Amino acid sequence: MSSVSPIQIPSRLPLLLTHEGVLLPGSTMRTSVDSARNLQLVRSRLLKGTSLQSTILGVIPNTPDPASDAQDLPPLHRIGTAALAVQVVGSNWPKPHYTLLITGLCRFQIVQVLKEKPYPIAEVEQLDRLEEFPNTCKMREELGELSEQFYKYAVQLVEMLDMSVPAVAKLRRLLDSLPREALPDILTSIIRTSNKEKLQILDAVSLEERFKMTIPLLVRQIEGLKLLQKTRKPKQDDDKRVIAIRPIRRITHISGTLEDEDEDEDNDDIVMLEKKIRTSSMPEQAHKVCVKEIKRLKKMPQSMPEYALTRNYLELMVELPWNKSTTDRLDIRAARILLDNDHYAMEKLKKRVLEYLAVRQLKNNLKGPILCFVGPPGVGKTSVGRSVAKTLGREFHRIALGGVCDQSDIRGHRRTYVGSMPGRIINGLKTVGVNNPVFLLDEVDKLGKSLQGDPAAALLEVLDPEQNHNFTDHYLNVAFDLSQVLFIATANTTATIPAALLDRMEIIQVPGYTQEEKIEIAHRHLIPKQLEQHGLTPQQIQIPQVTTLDIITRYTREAGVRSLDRKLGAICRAVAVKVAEGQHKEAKLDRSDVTEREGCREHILEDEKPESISDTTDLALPPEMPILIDFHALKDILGPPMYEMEVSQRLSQPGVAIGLAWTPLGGEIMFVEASRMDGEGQLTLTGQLGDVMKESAHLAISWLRSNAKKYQLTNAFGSFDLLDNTDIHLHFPAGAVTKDGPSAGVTIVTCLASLFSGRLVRSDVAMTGEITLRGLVLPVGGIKDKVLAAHRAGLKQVIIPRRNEKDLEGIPGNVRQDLSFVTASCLDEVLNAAFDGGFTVKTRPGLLNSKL
Ligand SMILES: Nc1ncnc2c1ncn2[C@@H]1O[C@H](COP(=O)(O)OP(=O)(O)OP(=O)(O)O)[C@@H](O)[C@H]1O
Repeated sequence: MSSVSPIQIPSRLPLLLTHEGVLLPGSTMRTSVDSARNLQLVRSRLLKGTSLQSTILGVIPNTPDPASDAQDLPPLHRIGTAALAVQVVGSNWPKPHYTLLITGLCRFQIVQVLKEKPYPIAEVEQLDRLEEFPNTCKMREELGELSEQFYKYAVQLVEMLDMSVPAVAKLRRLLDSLPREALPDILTSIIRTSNKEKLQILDAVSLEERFKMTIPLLVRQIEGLKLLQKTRKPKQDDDKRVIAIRPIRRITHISGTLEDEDEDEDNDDIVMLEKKIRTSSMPEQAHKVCVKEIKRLKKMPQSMPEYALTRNYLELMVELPWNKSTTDRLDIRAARILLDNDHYAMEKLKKRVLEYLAVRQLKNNLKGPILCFVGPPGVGKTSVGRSVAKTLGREFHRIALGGVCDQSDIRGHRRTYVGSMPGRIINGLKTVGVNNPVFLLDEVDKLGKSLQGDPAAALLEVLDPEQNHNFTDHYLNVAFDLSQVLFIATANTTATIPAALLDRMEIIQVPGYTQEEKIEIAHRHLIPKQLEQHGLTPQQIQIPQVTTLDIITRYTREAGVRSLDRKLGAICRAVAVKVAEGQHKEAKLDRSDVTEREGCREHILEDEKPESISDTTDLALPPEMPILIDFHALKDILGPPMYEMEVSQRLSQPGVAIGLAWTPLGGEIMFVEASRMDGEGQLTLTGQLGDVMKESAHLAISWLRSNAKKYQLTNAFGSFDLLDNTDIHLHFPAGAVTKDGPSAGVTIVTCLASLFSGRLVRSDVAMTGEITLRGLVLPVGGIKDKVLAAHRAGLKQVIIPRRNEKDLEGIPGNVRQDLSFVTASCLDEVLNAAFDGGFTVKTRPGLLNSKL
């Protein structure tokens, strides 16, 4: 407790803007933080560092409250208190906020605000310093009198105050030892004074002024207490405590400076809380805990930091849906219709979901496997999860797990931690308000791990039907029954899902869409949804299917429909502006085009309803004329196409071939480029390749070297030893993306065969397959996604390993019609198919060109 500060504060301080209460040096205050600026400050300065004590804050009082979240910084009180945060307690109820316990160190004044966002930082000047204490004799004398007078009142008042209040007891103990100049601030915060009075004391930079201003406050308090002691006679010893606490409040009430309402409201809230606990249907164990906690709460002074913590806890406990659930309405026929209405294609997924629901209906329990939808982004995994909830009549809640690497994200923090909160599962239950929602655990493949424990292990307990009826969140510290919750997971790949979790889930693959499917999805679902979101009607905008195809092929390159949806959104926004402006014209948005068509428009208008035309603008058309989105309009709105058919261009030189790759985002075509130069037989590989891919490159070169004579392949010096005085460089473009896996083997061989033969690889062929040193072609995964990628890129032929032939069955009919497939079991067959007129010199030409 010292207001005249021997400490040196930094010259720059982050500012905490408060609008209630005034923190004075040497005192402690509880303040609630909920504005965006203050929340940012707490998160980045107090919760990130190792110790709270290492950050000094500048607390600025009297900031207008609502404006504190506005864009511009509100006018700031010039003088503030440098402070340390002693405790931070977080809560999400009724909105995210923190309660800080802060201790004032010394006054400072703002010299200039250096930064306003995300929270203000100011250059400051420290005001309270020991050396400030008067050093002229006269002043010391004057102050000596003042300080004696002040001290006399201070002793008298402290004697009268209630000793059961910890701050009073401490003050009485330390009164003699505290520096005299620190007392005005400390006493002003202990006695009940208004914020205005506290602010005046804070602004009183000179010590003399402070003594002068505090004395009347002490006298007022002493008089009030005397008056009260006369009017109220304590009956028993016990009552003394109550009375001793109350006089301060009563008297200040008489003097009109204090508001009792806050505390009364708090007391009302506690009564309400107690009532809610009594009437809540929580299990016995939870009820017992609540009763115990509310008893503690009632005894706690509100200034104790634990008060807020306990109250938040109890509020969460009564809010949780311990016994509240929705009634399932499971009608398989209705479910089928709903799934079909909401989603085009995805037959396999819909079938499996219906089976799952049917079994649940018959068995009437939830102890089945957890479904996990695995597929590229934007193929509708989340949206199917939402439909499942809709068919069951259940609440839906999505829990994003991407990047979660702390198990307390799932299971909550213990309440003893600073800023403790419940985990995402309990928070989700509070949000939906029922105990049987559908929880979509999004992106289980992106769970991380850290020193704070493994979140996957916590999820195991959540998902295990044998354990989850007793799930204990660390914050709640009592069991919550999760057995009624229906969990569905989604992921982009199974490769990174922790094995134990994978074991508990049934994986349903959701592959990417073909162009035709995307067009259907766009016209049946995405466009109507976007129109509705933008307040447009089908009469106002017309997007023909050719335009949709243009968006798909020239503005997006994806397995799902997320980008397509975004582009459609951009188009609708542009049209909404035009409609709102009343400038209906055919989507060619440039004026010259409109003028060109003017004659034709006049003609239409004469035949129709001339009165509906605006006379004021030559651009006006009848309102019912839809805005047509053709390719020109597309360019106006979305800019020039992002993807042009570059394939044939890139294959215009020997040493380039197209491979097919599988990524968690779906299939992709991948160019492989090779060049040779004089050297010493070195092989350089670039493009962020993994070990397996590097080995494929070595295998390919060895195979070609051993077969160079057979194919008449020579280096620049005419030697069949291809690496003789020659270096080779192989590059896999998109150099920033890491690539691995054996399936590029056939592409590397083809690319090098092209380089050394000087022949061009066919520009409409893509291939995939693992190779062996003996020239065999082995099967690979992801065939369906790879074939769809080749189709998207407009290629005509796909070479796959023969043993993958069975995978072609899952390919949609129209894609099979557009593509021809070559199934190869050895590299001879691959090369024959990849080069026009075949490649083999001494063997039979390729034979397996089968159109499926
Ligand atoms: N087959 C479909 N029929 C109708 N709409 C679809 C279909 N597939 C996707 N969509 C729509 O595409 C959008 C993106 O889908 P969603 O968010 O469900 O993808 P996701 O697979 O969950 O992606 P992510 O893995 O990135 O979360 C949604 O608006 C969804 O309704």
